[in-house]
Amino acid sequence: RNMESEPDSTGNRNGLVIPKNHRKLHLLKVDHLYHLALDTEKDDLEKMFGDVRFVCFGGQPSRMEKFSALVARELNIDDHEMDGDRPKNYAAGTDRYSIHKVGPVLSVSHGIGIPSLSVVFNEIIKLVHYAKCKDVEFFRIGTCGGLGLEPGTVVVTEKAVDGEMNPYYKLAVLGKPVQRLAKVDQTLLESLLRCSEPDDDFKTVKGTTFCSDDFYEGQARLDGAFCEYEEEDKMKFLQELRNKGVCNIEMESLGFLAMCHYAGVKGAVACVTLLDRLQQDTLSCDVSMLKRWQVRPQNVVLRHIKKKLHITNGKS
Ligand SMILES: O=P(O)(O)O[C@@H]1C[C@H](O)[C@@H](CO)O1
Ligand SMILES: O=c1cc[nH]c(=O)[nH]1
Repeated sequence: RNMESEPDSTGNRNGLVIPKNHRKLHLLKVDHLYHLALDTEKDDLEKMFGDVRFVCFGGQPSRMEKFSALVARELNIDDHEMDGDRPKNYAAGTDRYSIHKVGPVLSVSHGIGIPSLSVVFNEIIKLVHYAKCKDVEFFRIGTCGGLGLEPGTVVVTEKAVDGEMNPYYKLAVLGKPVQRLAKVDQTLLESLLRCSEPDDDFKTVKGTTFCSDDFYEGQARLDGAFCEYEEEDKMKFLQELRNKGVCNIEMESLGFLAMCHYAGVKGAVACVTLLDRLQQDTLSCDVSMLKRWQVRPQNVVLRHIKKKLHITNGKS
């Protein structure tokens, strides 16, 4: 694991991902990607993952497993590793996260919220580094609440803000706050927007994403276990957000985009709105609706991937 040369000003070199902490990492005899149950000694990460070009994250393991099956169909790849009749989960040694791989596409679950995302993000950055992946792009493909949008709309994040409307991810390091700007990669954003098609039965829009550390009070819901405000306070707040350009509300975009920018990796976030928060708070588990809608941002990202791979109708 010797370094050949110093990283350039973006932190990376020749399309390879060089973690900001590469010097200390390369002093380790073995690097344990603990929450993925992978390590640099027992696993030949370059052989396993060296051809990865796209890393797609989403909250639920089951959704990300289904996404990898969709990737296989759309990219016409049938030689990926299976575990019985299911795509192999490379993180099966732990039940924290899941990783599936189909050709150049890695499909990773991140759980709920930035703290959960941050752990798997650190380990995936190290994984793509050790695997010597080149020119990787990262995507978060998720769900969200919308503001004044027809439910089922796909929102591509143009700007992400925290629960106080700050455009940076804040982390306490050695007891002191560190701020990392959530800068959106404009080329990836524009490319995803160009992937909407006239025949789509849903709209794809861009906008500001409000990224909360909570699903209930942090998102101005009235249906949590705790709530010390009234309906009119909630509506006033959500209208204020809307007036400031907020289109959707979820829980990871800010950390995801900030960590991509800090790592020098191109990243974008596309989420489908499951409800209009100006109309309702409560989500029911209407599985058929969820199944239909959650595929929408997946398809938008897959169209981008196919364009990058010069694939038409599953053939390159
Ligand atoms: O990617 P998903 O759909 O899991 O993301 C949203 C944001 C939170 O993680 C979660 C809340 O239900 O859904
Ligand atoms: O309203 C919603 C829906 C999905 N995810 C969220 O964080 N909020």
